[in-house]
Amino acid sequence: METPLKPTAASCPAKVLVAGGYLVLDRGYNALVFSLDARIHTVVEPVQVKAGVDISGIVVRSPQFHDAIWEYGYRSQAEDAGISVTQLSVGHEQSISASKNPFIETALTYALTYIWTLLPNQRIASSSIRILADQAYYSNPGEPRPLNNSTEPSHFLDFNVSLKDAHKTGLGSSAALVTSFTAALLGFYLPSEKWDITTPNGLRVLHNLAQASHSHAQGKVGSGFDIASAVYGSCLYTRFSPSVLSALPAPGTRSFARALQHLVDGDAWDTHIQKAAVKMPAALRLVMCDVDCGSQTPGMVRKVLAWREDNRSEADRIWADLHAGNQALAAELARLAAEPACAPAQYHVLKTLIDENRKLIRLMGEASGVPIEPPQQTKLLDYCSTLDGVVGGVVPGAGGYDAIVLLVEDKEEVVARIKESLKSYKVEDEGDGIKIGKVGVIGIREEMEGARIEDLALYAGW
Ligand SMILES: Nc1ncnc2c1ncn2[C@@H]1O[C@H](COP(=O)(O)OP(=O)(O)O)[C@@H](O)[C@H]1O
Ligand SMILES: C[C@@](O)(CCOP(=O)(O)OP(=O)(O)O)CC(=O)O
Repeated sequence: METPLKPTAASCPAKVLVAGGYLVLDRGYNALVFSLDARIHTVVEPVQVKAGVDISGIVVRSPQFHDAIWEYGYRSQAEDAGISVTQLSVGHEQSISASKNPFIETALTYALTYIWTLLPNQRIASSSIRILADQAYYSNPGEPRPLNNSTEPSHFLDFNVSLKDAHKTGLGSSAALVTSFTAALLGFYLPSEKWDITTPNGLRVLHNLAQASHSHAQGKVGSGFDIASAVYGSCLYTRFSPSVLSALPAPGTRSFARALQHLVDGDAWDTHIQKAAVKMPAALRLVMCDVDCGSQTPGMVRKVLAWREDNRSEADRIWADLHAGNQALAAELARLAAEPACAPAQYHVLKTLIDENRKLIRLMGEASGVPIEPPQQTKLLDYCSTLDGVVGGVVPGAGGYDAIVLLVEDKEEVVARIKESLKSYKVEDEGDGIKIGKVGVIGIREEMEGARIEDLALYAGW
């Protein structure tokens, strides 16, 4: 007799790309990525079925948001095409098309197909799935939900809006979602001899499967640094060759299942994760500031890559200098982390490296016509860098108008000073028609750990 499936939960961290934006899209370069201590959790549980009733479906809920419920039917397809997943009507007002969640649907299709290839003669049991996210991913203020029979409110908050009305802070919600969702499904359906998150091979399988499904749902843009940090935590990340994924047949087409299993278990991946190369000195921390004004990463990426294509020698020169600066920054952080104690006088190398890198980023922005560190952000970063306890800061990831990340002394009074100073920070119009809005500090800091299994008690009340 099959052993009953046990409820399983997994979580993955948010990300910030501190150095190596754009360069990391090319395997010749890498990125310094820090994970952040805000997580997205997924809980998978068996469905209680009454004797004699045989339903087969998976219900996914994101209970912190209004109407965030997706119900799926699934079946195996002929010609080794894998498990196909169909969204069912959930019997309430919203239409299916309005409620589609491509990240969930794709992660489910890929994970169930992979699981089915490892357990070919077993029926995939119905399950019920909950997704819970930490506050920092959204700027909508969440409200505590009191626990039944207890005075302790849950750690997770009620956002009181629909997902489409939620304001993302840009911390990589879809990557943390897809990775924790995939990890929880693998942990729920597979016995530990087939998949174990605590082993290097378990992490490798999770990484490969989550990269494949996230890339498919996202339309194959992006270097995959966000999935790598969701799995491995803070690291120096070198991407996989795009050709690794391009040979995979589409889900539901002939041989998708075998091709996916070979891809996930095989050694085609040339991703390079260096965890030991990334450290945060004990006396320092990251602070993320949300700028109330958005930027569109895909458009910026297209323009920078087109500039590089058309101006190869200029671009190669800037990228070589920036790459050297990025490696030096990671090395200096690691060097300081190994010192028994650090004093502010020791941060002058870090300050210089940050300043030099910012100059090169502005040069790349001017040459490509992309506002990577636009004047509004230059002023904001320069202002923050004058505050006591701030070593320096950069525009993370693709840059633009939506966030900055600061490297600061890890003292409460330093963070309090940044918050206070930013309250009265005056934003001037730079004449480009874009005025950045309020700048707020996000309650978040770096963390080293990636995906992990969680205790179910965390989700009481949800
Ligand atoms: N808590 C959640 N529950 C379900 N889906 C979510 C949740 N948070 C994010 N998502 C999914 O991820 C998408 C946002 O992904 P993306 O645009 O990549 O944002 P980010 O910049 O945070 O990664 C949403 O449209 C939704 O499909
Ligand atoms: C340009 C990039 O190298 C970095 C983008 O980093 P962001 O953190 O800005 O990304 P999004 O969360 O997708 O908006 C593109 C990439 O590597 O995927």
